[in-house]
Amino acid sequence: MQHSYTLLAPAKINLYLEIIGDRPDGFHELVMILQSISLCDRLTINPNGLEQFRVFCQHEQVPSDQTNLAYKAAKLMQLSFPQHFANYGGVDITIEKNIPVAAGLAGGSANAAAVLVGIDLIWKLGLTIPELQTLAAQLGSDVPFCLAGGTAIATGRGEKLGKIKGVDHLWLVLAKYNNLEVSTAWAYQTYRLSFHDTYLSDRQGIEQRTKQIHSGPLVSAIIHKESAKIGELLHNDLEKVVLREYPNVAQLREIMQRSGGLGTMMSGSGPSVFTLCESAEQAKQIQKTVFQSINDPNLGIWIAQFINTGISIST
Ligand SMILES: C[C@](O)(CO)[C@H](O)COP(=O)(O)OP(=O)(O)OC[C@H]1O[C@@H](n2ccc(N)nc2=O)[C@H](O)[C@@H]1O
Ligand SMILES: Nc1ncnc2c1ncn2[C@@H]1O[C@H](COP(=O)(O)OP(=O)(O)OP(=O)(O)O)[C@@H](O)[C@H]1O
Repeated sequence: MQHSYTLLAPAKINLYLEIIGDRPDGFHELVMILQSISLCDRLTINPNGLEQFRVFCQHEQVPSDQTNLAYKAAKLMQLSFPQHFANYGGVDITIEKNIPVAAGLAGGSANAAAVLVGIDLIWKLGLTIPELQTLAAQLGSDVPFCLAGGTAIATGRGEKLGKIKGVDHLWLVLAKYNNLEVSTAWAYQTYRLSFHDTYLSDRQGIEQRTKQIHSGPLVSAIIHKESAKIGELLHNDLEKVVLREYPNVAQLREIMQRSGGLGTMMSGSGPSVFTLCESAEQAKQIQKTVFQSINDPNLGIWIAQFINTGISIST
């Protein structure tokens, strides 16, 4: 009798996102600081005794077919370990979606990371963290971080990770218009077209460019647990294109910023916006103020906490 596993897959926010330049593979060279938060999807992975993978998800914006990132993760495992697939068979993946979709919170990436972990366990592969990370990077730039979780500096496409000792006392209010999605590819392409001349020149060489990257003070504030400074130093280059294109997201950001808290920023390619808070009480107060200021049934607001784990097994 094979076990089934229930896994928790946390969302991430970007405390820092700087676009350094474009890359020969069409992606962008980044410096990011990524943070896991307590808003989690829950995935149950069940051996199905079939020669196929199936995805079940009730959320109307999430496909259940081969385009689901969780399905792609399972397929990658089949291709990488065909003998184990032959021995153990496929799995059913049931996704309880709590992370807002297409929000810049890496929901799909977190699901893919959870499937890698679940199949590794069910097929008794015993993969090492570096082996899992290599597979994760083939699925998307955010997937390696989703696997590791916590707080990390991410470079390259976002797949090269350096863990840092993060803070675990911060809370956040997260808001998103449920009727609005932003394509990550669109955000990067538009940034490239609009701001190409601000990139640090590739000709300077990687060493020179690294000296000009500005994330240092925020890393230091995180390491020294300086909450106020963390709030002040939040940064996201993609705000320049997303807020310009979506005035209601810019307005939401403005209202959240004025409602108090340590600092406000858009996460990833948006359109979700978060405000960092010292406590759950402060987060609840800000949530209330934002709801009162924006009377729109499409506005979703969540409260979450910083956490220091990636994919974990639910007990
Ligand atoms: C916006 C962020 O979520 C911030 O953490 C990530 O940078 C995007 O991560 P992701 O969604 O896992 O990204 P991928 O699935 O790898 O790529 C989606 C699209 O974003 C663009 N992309 C992504 C990462 C990167 N470093 N440069 C890019 O230009 C590419 O056009 C790509 O087609
Ligand atoms: N398992 C999944 N969960 C959510 N969306 C998925 C999943 N698989 C495929 N998708 C599709 O991917 C698109 C992006 O969804 P996702 O929630 O991962 O975006 P995101 O949070 O902006 O990601 P990122 O922050 O990594 O750019 C959605 O439009 C959705 O239809």
